[in-house]
Amino acid sequence: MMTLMTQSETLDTSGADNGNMFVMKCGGSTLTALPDSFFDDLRQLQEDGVRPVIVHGGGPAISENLKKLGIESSFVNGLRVTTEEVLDVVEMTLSGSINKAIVRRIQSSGGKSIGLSGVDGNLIEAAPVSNSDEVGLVGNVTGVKAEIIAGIQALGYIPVIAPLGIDGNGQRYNINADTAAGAVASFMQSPQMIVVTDVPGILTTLEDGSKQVLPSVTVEQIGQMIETGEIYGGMIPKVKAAIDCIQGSVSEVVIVDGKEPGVLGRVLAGETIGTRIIRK
Ligand SMILES: Nc1ncnc2c1ncn2[C@@H]1O[C@H](COP(=O)(O)OP(=O)(O)O)[C@@H](O)[C@H]1O
Ligand SMILES: CC(=O)N[C@@H](CCC(=O)OP(=O)(O)O)C(=O)O
Repeated sequence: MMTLMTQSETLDTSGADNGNMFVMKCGGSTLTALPDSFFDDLRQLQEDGVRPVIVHGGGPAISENLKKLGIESSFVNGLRVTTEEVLDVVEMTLSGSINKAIVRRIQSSGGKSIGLSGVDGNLIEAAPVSNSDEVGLVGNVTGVKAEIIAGIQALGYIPVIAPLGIDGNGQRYNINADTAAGAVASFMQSPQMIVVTDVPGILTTLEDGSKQVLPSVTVEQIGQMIETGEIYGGMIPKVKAAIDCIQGSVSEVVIVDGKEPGVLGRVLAGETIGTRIIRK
C-alpha cells in the first residue's frame, strides 16, 4: 500500500520492511582513511538486499578550506560558529567535494549511490539551535522527508546525505553530522545507527593508565563519563545524537573504527566490536 506524506513524517512502515536497513554516519576524521574493502563490503551488503543510508561529516576538510580562503572559524561546544560566509564554504565542501567523493568510491566498488544534501527536496528541515546568538546559522533537525530517502532506496541506490538543513523561508543551516545522522535514523525508523569514526569505540582509562574500548554503555553511564571529562570533544555530539535516537525506534547505536576489517558486516552480524550504546 502506498502512503502519501505531505509533510516530514516518520516513515510509515506499514508497507516497508525497515529491518534490513541501517543509517551510517561517516566522520570527516576517517573518510580519507577508509580502505577500499570498506566500500566493497558496502556493495556486498547492497547486493545481499541490505539498504544502507549514509550521512557524512567533513569537519577537517571544511576547516582546511576556510583556512585556504583566509576565513576565521571557531567552535562553541563542538559546533562551528557559522556565518553566511562560512556556510558557503561548508556547503561547497560537504555537498560538493566530500559528498561526491563518497559517491564515487561506492560506484568504483560496483555499488549504486546518489548523493544529495539536506537542502535538496527540503530533505532535512531545520530550525536555529537555541544558542544561535553564539553559533550563528547552525540548525537542529525538525523533520526529515523520509519518503525521499525511501524512494532513492527503492530505485536501488544508496543515499549519501550531506548534513545541511533548510527552513520554510529557504534559509540554509549547518548541522552537525552526528545530529543529522541520528535524526535521519529516527525519522526512517532505522533499527540501528552505525557511527564510523577514527577510534575503535568509546575509550575508558583503566587504573594502570591504559585505554580500553567499552563494549557497551548505557545512557546513564554516558552522562557520568561526560561529567568526568572521559568523553569530550567530537565524541560528545556522537553520544548525544545516540541518546536522542535510542529514545525512539532505534534500538542501538554502534560506534566503530572504519579501518577495522569487515567492520560493517561484523556489526550487522552482532559481533562484539566497537561500543554499543543501548537504552538500559
Ligand atoms: N571517551 C572517548 N573515547 C574515544 N574517543 C574520544 C573519547 N572522548 C573524546 N574522544 C575523541 O573523539 C574523537 C572522534 O570525534 P571526531 O574527531 O569529531 O570524529 P568524526 O570526524 O568521526 O566525527 C576521537 O578521535 C577522540 O579524540
Ligand atoms: C554545526 C557544525 O559544527 N557542523 C559541522 C558539519 C560537519 C561535521 O559535523 O563533520 P564531522 O562529523 O567530520 O565532525 C562543521 O561545520 O564542521
